[in-house]
Amino acid sequence: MTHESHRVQMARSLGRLLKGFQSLTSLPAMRAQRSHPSACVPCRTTVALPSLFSFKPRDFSLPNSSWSSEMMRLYDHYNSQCEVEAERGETRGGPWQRLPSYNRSLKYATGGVYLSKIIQSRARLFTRNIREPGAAFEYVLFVNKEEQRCVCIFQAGHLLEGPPGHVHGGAIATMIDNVTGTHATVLSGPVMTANLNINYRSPVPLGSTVLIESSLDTKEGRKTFISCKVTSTDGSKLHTEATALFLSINVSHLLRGG
Ligand SMILES: CCCCC/C=C\C/C=C\C/C=C\C/C=C\CCCC(=O)SCCNC(=O)CCNC(=O)[C@H](O)C(C)(C)COP(=O)(O)OP(=O)(O)OC[C@H]1O[C@@H](n2cnc3c(N)ncnc32)[C@H](O)[C@@H]1OP(=O)(O)O
Repeated sequence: MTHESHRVQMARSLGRLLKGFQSLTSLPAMRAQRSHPSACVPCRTTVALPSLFSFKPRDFSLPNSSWSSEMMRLYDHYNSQCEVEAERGETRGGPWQRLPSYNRSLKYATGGVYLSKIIQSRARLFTRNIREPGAAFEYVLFVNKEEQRCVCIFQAGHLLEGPPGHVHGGAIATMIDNVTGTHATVLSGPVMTANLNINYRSPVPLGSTVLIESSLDTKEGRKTFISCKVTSTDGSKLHTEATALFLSINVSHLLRGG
């Protein structure tokens, strides 16, 4: 196979992958497979996997034993608004949608085995690359399409220390980029971060649970402007504020090496 045809095939697969990701938030019928008893963890609503996933990978956005009671309380709060009971035991969509989260982009895509060999078989998403539950980034994202905002419940583990007893600024920036980037992808399709401005207002205690909220400011052509803040879970303490600019890209941009 020529270099050019490799690139064409990779571009097609990346396109399919992104389409699948976007379909998670654009299709109405995305209820959990209730026939799956294993899905009966404390989550009432699960977004179905896109059809491009050939088998069921681990969804890191579901609760695990490391989650604090505050993390669970907030998870239940948003998750309970992901679907509501309607007549005759049927369910219909609520205002929020939980976004599933995997540690690999390409492995689970159609043709992914082939692709991951070419690109990097050991590649893992930065925020999902530590096996020990609770050690680093524990988080779940919910998106509210109507209000064009996103909320992330984030529990910062002991490996994220920066100043003694507090979370590293780079880890906070990573999560802000992650949340706003995911939000921009939901709103605008494939994007890359062009600009990220962060003001650190008060340190985040290590081990604590915080809220990361992202909202759309405006869309202008290829540009998606997003604002974000990190607060204590009761909203009384502002930890961090940020603004971000995302530019829509054609996935071939990535294959050209930017
Ligand atoms: C990313 C998708 C890939 C596929 C992955 C597959 C599945 C993923 C599924 C879901 C993903 C979900 C969540 C994502 C999670 C986390 C997000 C992480 C995101 C990142 O971690 S991503 C890495 C860091 N990111 C970079 O590595 C970017 C490097 N960079 C570039 O690749 C280029 O720089 C680019 C593409 C940004 C622009 O390049 P370009 O050639 O397309 O555009 P150009 O330069 O012509 O600018 C057009 C107009 O934007 C204005 N403009 C440009 N830059 C500006 C700036 N900085 N400030 C203010 N304005 C700016 C210009 O002034 C002009 O404005 P005007 O039109 O008004 O004149």
